[in-house]
Amino acid sequence: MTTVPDTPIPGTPLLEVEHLTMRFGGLVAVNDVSFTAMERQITAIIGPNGAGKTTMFNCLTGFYSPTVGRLALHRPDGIFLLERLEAFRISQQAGVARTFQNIRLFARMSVLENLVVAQHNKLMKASAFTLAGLLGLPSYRKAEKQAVELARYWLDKVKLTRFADWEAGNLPYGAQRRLEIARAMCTEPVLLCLDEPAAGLNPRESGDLSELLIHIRDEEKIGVLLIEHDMSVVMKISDHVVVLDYGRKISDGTPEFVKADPTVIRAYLGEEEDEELPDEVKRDLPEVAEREEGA
Ligand SMILES: Nc1ncnc2c1ncn2[C@@H]1O[C@H](COP(=O)(O)OP(=O)(O)OP(=O)(O)O)[C@@H](O)[C@H]1O
Repeated sequence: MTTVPDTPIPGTPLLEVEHLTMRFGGLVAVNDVSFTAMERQITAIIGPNGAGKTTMFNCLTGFYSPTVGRLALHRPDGIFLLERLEAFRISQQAGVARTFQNIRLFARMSVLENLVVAQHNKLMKASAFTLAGLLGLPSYRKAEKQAVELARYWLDKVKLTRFADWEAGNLPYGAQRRLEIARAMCTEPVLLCLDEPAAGLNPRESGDLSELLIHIRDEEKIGVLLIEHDMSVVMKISDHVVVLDYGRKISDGTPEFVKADPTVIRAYLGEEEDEELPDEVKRDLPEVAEREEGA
């Protein structure tokens, strides 16, 4: 099988994934995957079910310790090797925030409280681990005020200001998804990892989500790593797309490159569907090209 050439993605590296491999016993969920996500870009990780996308996120965010691989996060204050850090250090010190496939809000807390609690780490530091907080010292009061301001800023960005006092669990589904992203942004990350943020959204909500992610990239200047099955969202907003199949990277490039890559088309349609492919696509499939060369 021919290797798919990468299309060069210009930019400054934010996250370098090098030879990442994750095994579960005999199963290789992620197999020698390398790619670079750039600063201030949206990088989408796509692939059929079971391709290894979530496993890769779990390695990046410290939920799994990779079997092999180097995960280098470039920050202004130096390079953080994520594979060597525990999960809480990856979120609190390296500045990698994530959301999950299944919503994980504090359902009984208010919408605003969810965003303030996300800044717990900052507030704990300001409170000198409770003392200044208990005494109500000015340093703590100032930090608390700033935390509420940041929460309100993100409430506005995700269009939830009028729901600030609602219990988070009572929000409509699409709004809960946006709140999760706001909560991740309240931790002031350098890299935002989103696991299927468009899942279950209607077209209007998907449109709002796309707008929000473009804002995060262009105005907040934060790099986004996105796992997503909704190709209309991926192709519209991504700068760079990495395709996994059976744990391996099979394509890597601009959305236009990946969309036209026969190996990607094959991975999505499956072997048995080749007959259904248009002749011009079938001609480009590596096996067909090799057969024709040999004939
Ligand atoms: N903790 C685990 N133990 C054993 N196998 C696992 C574990 N987590 C994932 N896997 C396996 O690794 C493979 C990749 O799964 P993963 O969830 O990463 O795929 P995915 O691309 O995110 O799929 P989907 O799009 O369906 O969410 C699958 O075969 C899955 O069953």
